[in-house]
Amino acid sequence: MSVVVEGRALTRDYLVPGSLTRKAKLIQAVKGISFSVEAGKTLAIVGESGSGKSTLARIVALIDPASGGELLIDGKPVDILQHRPTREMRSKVQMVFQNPYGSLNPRQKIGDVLTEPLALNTNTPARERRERAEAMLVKVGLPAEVYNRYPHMFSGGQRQRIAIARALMLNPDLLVLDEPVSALDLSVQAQVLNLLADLQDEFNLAYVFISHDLSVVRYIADDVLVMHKGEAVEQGSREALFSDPQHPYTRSLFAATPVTDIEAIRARVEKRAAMRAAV
Ligand SMILES: Nc1ncnc2c1ncn2[C@@H]1O[C@H](COP(=O)(O)OP(=O)(O)OP(=O)(O)O)[C@@H](O)[C@H]1O
Repeated sequence: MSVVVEGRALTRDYLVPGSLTRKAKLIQAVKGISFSVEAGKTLAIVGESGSGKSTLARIVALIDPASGGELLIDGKPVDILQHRPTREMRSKVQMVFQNPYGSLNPRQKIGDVLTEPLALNTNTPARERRERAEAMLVKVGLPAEVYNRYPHMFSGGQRQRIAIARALMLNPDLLVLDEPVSALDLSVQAQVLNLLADLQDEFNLAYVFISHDLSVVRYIADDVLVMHKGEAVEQGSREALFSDPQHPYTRSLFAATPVTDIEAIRARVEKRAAMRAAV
């Protein structure tokens, strides 16, 4: 198996400027996190609000710089400290955000949303751009005709499908998904998670999947990294973590998750495992 992304001792500090009455404050949002994700696998990053998940996600997605550490994509180091990733690196890593309402430009037709990354980053002719966009819409479960429509005409789940389609247009190796289903209804969450699982299998994608929801993590993750106050307090395989959590913080996270959610998701986990085993 090939390692798609590796983080080594990543850190990120924020300096919050002081005022006349308050001293400047250094916030260590990410404190020396290391991980790796292979092709076709999912690393879930869990932790409560403020633990540093989004900060780490934005570094890995090459959106924000790191203060220290190293990031390797497909074995090649990325300049994350000066924040000068090459165009090639950028096209290998794409991000999907939590809010499918906010992440699509309301004035842009779906076709333009999808073809834009190709127009900006490749020499693909216009006709082929359209063909590829229509094929990708079908892959994410939407009819090709939506090409000429606008985002407001779609439900939350459909918009998230469009955002996923856009993220896949440059054939990335890695998707960084920051709470991609938490704004959706439960039944729609399951559909989008199934879609992500299918796309991962089809394109052999690596996922870094940020979530505060352990039932979602149990469904999607191969490995889990638990963040608390910027640190990785526990990391390992999903099986090990769910069957025998070691750190008190992980145990307290589990205790706060409703059992019903976990039970509801267990059946889907088993179904997916059976489907994977059958391939
Ligand atoms: N731009 C910024 N400037 C200063 N501090 C920041 C900035 N962004 C994040 N922080 C701080 O860094 C810490 C980690 O925040 P982060 O958003 O990464 O956590 P999170 O686990 O993703 O939380 P949430 O789930 O609420 O998004 C918090 O203390 C936050 O206040």
